[in-house]
Amino acid sequence: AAEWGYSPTNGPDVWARLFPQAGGARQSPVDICTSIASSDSNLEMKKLTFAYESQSDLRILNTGHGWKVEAPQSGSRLEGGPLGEDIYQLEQFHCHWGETSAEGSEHTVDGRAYAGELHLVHWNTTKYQSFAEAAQHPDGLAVLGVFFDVGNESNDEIEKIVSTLSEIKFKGQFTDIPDVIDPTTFLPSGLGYWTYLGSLTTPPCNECVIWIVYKEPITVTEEQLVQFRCLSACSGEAEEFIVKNYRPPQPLGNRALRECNA
Ligand SMILES: CCCCCNS(=O)(=O)c1cc(S(N)(=O)=O)ccc1C(=O)O
Ligand SMILES: [Zn+2]
Repeated sequence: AAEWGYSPTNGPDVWARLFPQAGGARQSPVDICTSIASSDSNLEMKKLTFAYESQSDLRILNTGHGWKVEAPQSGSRLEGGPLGEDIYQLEQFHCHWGETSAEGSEHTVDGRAYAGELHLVHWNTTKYQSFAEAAQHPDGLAVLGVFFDVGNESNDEIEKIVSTLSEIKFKGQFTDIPDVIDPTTFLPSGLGYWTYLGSLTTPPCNECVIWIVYKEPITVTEEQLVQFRCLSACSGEAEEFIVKNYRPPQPLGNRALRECNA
């Protein structure tokens, strides 16, 4: 099958032809309409807690759709909040961006896009035996989304990623990040978030994700985003830069959108 991507001929508008789930009723991302977010004043949601390890020599690869850091962390735990009694474990993190900083995030807030969005992908180790199995179930995955704002201070943790991108210019290339990475440093200081039931935002678009999107963005520099856009979507000499890799918002339908002002 023709490789999916983000161009008019293989992008989000035609994914449902090849990947039926992409046309489902609980797709992601969505536009977060803040006026309909129901706050859980009755605290039916417990506090969301996370614990990550610092790791060095994590493998980063060019997937052809962006960069992805493989970070399976048996010692990590994400639990509480909308996750019920289950414990979720970090599997990988990656990012979405646009060709200019006026766009790039997948979720939007009252119609506003951010310059990019970081996703920390976790899977339900309480109920499932593997990541691939978890991705087949409605409560299999939990993804933390963090928006990028462009500012003057470069983000040191993102800089550790950026510094490896010249080694993975082409699709399929990978390398190890020498620096120690602590996923906690990717999270904003304010821990308020929105949450809803959705899907993977890339094919096969499985409807298996509990989304947790932080309200407060973190800051990256334009230069860091420029480096993301220098990755090539091809494996050979041909250069087709990955200048955008975000899916536009999908209908929320009758899904509940809840918020927690931690
Ligand atoms: C059906 C097997 C699962 C495929 C999805 N893998 S994933 O790591 O969850 C993922 C999530 C996402 S997203 N944007 O978090 O939904 C994007 C890419 C990938 C990926 O495959 O690299
Ligand atoms: Zn993503």
